[in-house]
Amino acid sequence: MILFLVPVIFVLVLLVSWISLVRESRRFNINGPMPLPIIGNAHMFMAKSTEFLDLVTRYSEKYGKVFRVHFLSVPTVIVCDAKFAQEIVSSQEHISKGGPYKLLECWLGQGLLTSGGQRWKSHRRFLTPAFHFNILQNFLPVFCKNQRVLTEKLRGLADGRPIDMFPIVALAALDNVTESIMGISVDAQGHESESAYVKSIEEMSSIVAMRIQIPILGPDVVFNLTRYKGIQTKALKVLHQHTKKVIDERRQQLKNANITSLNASNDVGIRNKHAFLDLLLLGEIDGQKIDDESVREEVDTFMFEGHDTTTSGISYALYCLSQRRHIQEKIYEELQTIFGDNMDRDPTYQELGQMKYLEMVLKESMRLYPPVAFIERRITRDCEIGGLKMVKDTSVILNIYQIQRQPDMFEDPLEFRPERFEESLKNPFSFLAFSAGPRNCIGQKFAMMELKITISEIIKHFHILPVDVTPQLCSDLILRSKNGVNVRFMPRK
Ligand code: HEM
Repeated sequence: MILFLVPVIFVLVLLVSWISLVRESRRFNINGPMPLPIIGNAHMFMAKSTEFLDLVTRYSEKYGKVFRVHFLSVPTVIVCDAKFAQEIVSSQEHISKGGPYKLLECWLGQGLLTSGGQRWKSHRRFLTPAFHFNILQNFLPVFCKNQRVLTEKLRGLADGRPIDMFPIVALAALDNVTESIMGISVDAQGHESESAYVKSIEEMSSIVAMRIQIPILGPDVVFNLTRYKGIQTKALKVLHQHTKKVIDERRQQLKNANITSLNASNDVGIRNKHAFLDLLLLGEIDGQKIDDESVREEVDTFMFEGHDTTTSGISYALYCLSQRRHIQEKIYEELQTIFGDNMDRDPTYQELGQMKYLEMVLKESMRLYPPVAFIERRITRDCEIGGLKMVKDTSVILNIYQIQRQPDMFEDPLEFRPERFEESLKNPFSFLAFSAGPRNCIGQKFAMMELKITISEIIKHFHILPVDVTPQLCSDLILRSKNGVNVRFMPRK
């Protein structure tokens, strides 16, 4: 009897699940493949991480620029249409984050990237002044100092050998973010051991990306049974220890300087220069001191977002430039007009603003290689967006990588043409490297400053030569490459 009942129950479960998924998919007026029982369309996304971007591109060609799938029971809409993306990112309503960001909470908690609702609003308002240009200006000497270390390191490697830029740039970027907004010097470039932190970020990123892509690994009960749980626990320990060290050190510095509140500080230097972490340690949100756990979560968030994204942006910009000698020369000429015959001196903040051509080059490389290739929003009620019906709890994934490569928005989209940024774009939401709207990147100006300093200083000193290895792109939270982002250097003189 039991032998008979088990298969019958199994078939019934499959049938009920299938009917419910099909019925739900029909509540959308959005094209998409038929879901299978239980798994929905999850099987369609089982691929190596290096194949994922191409796979999603093929599906949008087949089902449309906005298409619907189910990851298990979660209805998901994948978007590579700028107009639809505009509706999402510029909305004051659709600011909630969904499942993929939940997987980051064991690391980043309720930091600015992962939180939503009132908590996100008050933290965003509180932290925004820390990225005012008055404060950013103070970071310039820090970036230039760390860049000199990077330049010297590259000089030792500039004999034409291939170099994977990602790990080298990551340490410089880590120094930049820690020394500027945290006010602490870790000298990651001088201590290769800091790469334990960088390596743990890479491990966490690839585990989270895998859990997003293979949704059966999403729930903790399943994930905890896999060997990845152990790797994650170890990585989290390294990450949290590192941020704790940074916070403790800055707290001690403030104590030694007898600074107990923001207003009491008459040391304008300290207050302005280290505004972000000092704000968190000394400031109040809605009349309340910020508890230690919340400080830790924001520090973890900004350490990660503040260095991994810029590492990707710088590495891929160098890769793009390595293929195009004439563009390097145009940047060099622009730098000559700014610096005259004293190319060895550091730029001023105003001079960074004059690097217009370099700015277009950076935008163009981030158009083709956006450091953040996908972002997500969760829809919190049944509604219509841009004429398309959305069901409550739909996960909307904006495929920034593909949005920025649409031929109707960018002529010859795969060609590297910085001049396309001379004129306004057909739709400003077709360039979303920093996202847009209320949840755009809070560190955009910081990032552009760092990118400009790094690339301009490298161009001043080196020719960047190509390596005959195409990066195998993978979007493990940040756009990375499984075979490195390789270039070669030769000194200019
Ligand atoms: C080239 C460099 C960068 C790129 C391309 C980039 C891109 C982005 C994107 C696309 C988002 C939206 C994420 C989402 O909606 O899920 C974002 C958010 C964010 N970024 Fe950046 N970012 C960069 C650098 C930075 C830097 C340097 C910092 C900090 C120092 C930073 C801090 C953040 C934070 C905290 C958020 C969350 C903002 C919020 O939700 O209110 N980013 N970034």
